[in-house]
Amino acid sequence: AEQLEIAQLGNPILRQNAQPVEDITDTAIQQLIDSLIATAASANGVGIAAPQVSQSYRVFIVASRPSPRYPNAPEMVPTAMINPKIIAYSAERVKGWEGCLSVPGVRGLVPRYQAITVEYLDRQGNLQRQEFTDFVARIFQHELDHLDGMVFVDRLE
Ligand SMILES: O=C(CSC(=O)[C@H](Cc1ccccc1)CC(F)(F)F)c1ccccc1
Ligand SMILES: [Zn+2]
Repeated sequence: AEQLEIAQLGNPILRQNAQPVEDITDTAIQQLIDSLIATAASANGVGIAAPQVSQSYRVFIVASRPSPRYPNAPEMVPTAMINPKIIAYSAERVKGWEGCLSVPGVRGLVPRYQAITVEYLDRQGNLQRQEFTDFVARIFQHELDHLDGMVFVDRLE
């Protein structure tokens, strides 16, 4: 799949509220998912959201993998999450380092819920309900922000 150009902070597309995906079987959506996976892999990211490639749809990829900063992070198959939402979250929030492919060269400490219960449609259209904790929960919240026009620098303490 093709690697797409990543919108940088300042591009208004990053500040829009993305639209829900109506038809998951639409080949344009399936191709977008493949391009998002390829773009995140080539940019060495652990996630990416459709608005970052100028497609204002409610879909993102979570692709956790261990890194020097998160050595205990699970190795995940890059997972497409369509029309995602958080349905429950822990009381406690934890600060952790984040970066963003749309804000190169910047790292910051961001408070995120330590545990979340989420619902999303997978790329086959099956409803998934899962609990995420720690770094995967962090990535999910970071990507969900992108669907709501938020960028992690908006949340720096
Ligand atoms: O791999 C990155 C590069 S930034 C990245 O992968 C973003 C995802 C992300 C990184 C760190 C915490 C939460 C989300 C991708 C974005 F911007 F498209 F969403 C990384 C940065 C800081 C800590 C651990 C890993
Ligand atoms: Zn980001």
